Amino acid sequence: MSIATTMIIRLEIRKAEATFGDVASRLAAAGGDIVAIDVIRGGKDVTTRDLTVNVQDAANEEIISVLKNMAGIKVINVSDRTFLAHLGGKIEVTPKMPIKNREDLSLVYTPGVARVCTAIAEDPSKAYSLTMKRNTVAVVTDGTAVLGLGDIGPEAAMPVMEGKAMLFKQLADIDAFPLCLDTKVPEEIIQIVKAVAPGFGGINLEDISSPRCFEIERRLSAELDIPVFHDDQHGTAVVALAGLLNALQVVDKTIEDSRIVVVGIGAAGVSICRLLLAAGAKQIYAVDRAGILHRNEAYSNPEWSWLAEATNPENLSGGLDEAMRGADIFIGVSGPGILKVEHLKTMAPDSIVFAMANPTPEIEPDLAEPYVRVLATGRSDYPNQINNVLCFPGIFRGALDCRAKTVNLEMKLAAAQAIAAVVHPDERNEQYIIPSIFNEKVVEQVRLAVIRAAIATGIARRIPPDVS
Ligand SMILES: NC(=O)c1ccc[n+]([C@@H]2O[C@H](COP(=O)([O-])OP(=O)(O)OC[C@H]3O[C@@H](n4cnc5c(N)ncnc54)[C@H](O)[C@@H]3O)[C@@H](O)[C@H]2O)c1
Ligand SMILES: O=C(O)C[C@H](O)C(=O)O
Ligand SMILES: [Mg+2]
Repeated sequence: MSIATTMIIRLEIRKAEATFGDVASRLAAAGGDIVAIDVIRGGKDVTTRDLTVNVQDAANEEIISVLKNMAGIKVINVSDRTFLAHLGGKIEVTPKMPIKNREDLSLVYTPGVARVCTAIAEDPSKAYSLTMKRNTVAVVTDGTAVLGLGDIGPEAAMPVMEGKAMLFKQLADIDAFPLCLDTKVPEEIIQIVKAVAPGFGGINLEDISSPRCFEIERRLSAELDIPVFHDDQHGTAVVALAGLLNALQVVDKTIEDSRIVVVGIGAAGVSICRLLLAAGAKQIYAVDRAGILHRNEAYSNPEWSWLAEATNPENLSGGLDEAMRGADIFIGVSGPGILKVEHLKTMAPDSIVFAMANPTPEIEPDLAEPYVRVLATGRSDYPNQINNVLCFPGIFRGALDCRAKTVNLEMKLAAAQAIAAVVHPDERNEQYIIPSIFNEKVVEQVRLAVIRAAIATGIARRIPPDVS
């Protein structure tokens, strides 16, 4: 699918060698439509202009190479709407009240603030009522598994973490801060997060590669009294289960009787397998680069050893080809392009394919569509977007509101059922198994389900007034 984009191209035109008319006609021939021109500098010999050009996605590079090859033209900078949206970052901190005079100053700052500090020193639980703690989540990454881009480092991870913070705020009114750490040592990450935890009501771990992420989350959950939730593990698993519950209804199959292949047994894959088992799945085949996890192999990753026992009832060995034969369901959280049409042809009738790798799925949706009954990806430009954004805002809203100590299995299962239930049975079909992230019911329904499950399992420390 090609998407129209707008590019802003800053050009120097050497008047003796080229005219603006030359530029416009070459751009038009390459598929670019100039919609605005701004003169930045109008010299005698050289002019500098910003051209705003509408272009089909695929033609971006062609447009630039056409310009670069023109005599008398120098391309200074190329930007597009996506880059412009990131200029200076995407979030900021805003005071809740203005400080207009000395009286305001002495209320919010010294001396007034000192009394509030003393009150919290005497009773630290007052941090929940007198500071931003109760509504604030740290989005913590070390930049080692950013989307499907891999280990791109903490600076490069910032745009994703800022994006998560925007979603937390817009969807659940939670204030979230990106904390991108310049260490990959699990013990250091654990100690840093513990040290900053007093200012936060919850910790969202993000894009930390496996298997390090399992130990980091396990230790932090055990050692902190606020919820610690690795989004790529559990957010993904919850949303995948939600989509699957509805997809199974559409194709009239059950989770117990379905043969399910999960590929990419990293952060997301391990949690998906665990949650599907908890939801009743009996025939899961977990596939990573080493092939199908099975019981004749000793794995150094304890999660893999556990899964080798809990999945693969026939103790199959082999790779993706073997796993896919006769499969009802494929769930990919691995990397781009690993699934081929040949694999789809060997699946059982009425197959379900969730190709969830971001930003490039395991198979191009256009290629897969003719061979599968229900298709979903992690992307927003195709139907059925299975993305953890459907989960983490509501999970944290619920956990913060009931001051849950942790996010347990019951809360995750309840969240998955709540997301699935937003799609009414009458509306459910192949193209609509999962609600849109803009469906306002999602966060509220997930919140309520999570709070009720937290209360039922005894980990809520507060019952919100609207929950009976
Ligand atoms: N749609 C969503 O909501 C969502 C959520 C989380 C992750 N993801 C995507 O899932 C992917 C994995 O994320 P993660 O956080 O679990 O990363 P991760 O690094 O923890 O795990 C990735 C796993 O995939 C395996 N893998 C990679 N290429 C493979 C191949 N060719 N065959 C078999 N296994 C392969 C790796 O060995 C690794 O175990 C990424 O593309 C990410 O963007 C999507
Ligand atoms: O960030 C996303 O869009 C989903 C997920 O967290 C991912 O890492 O791909
Ligand atoms: Mg992620």
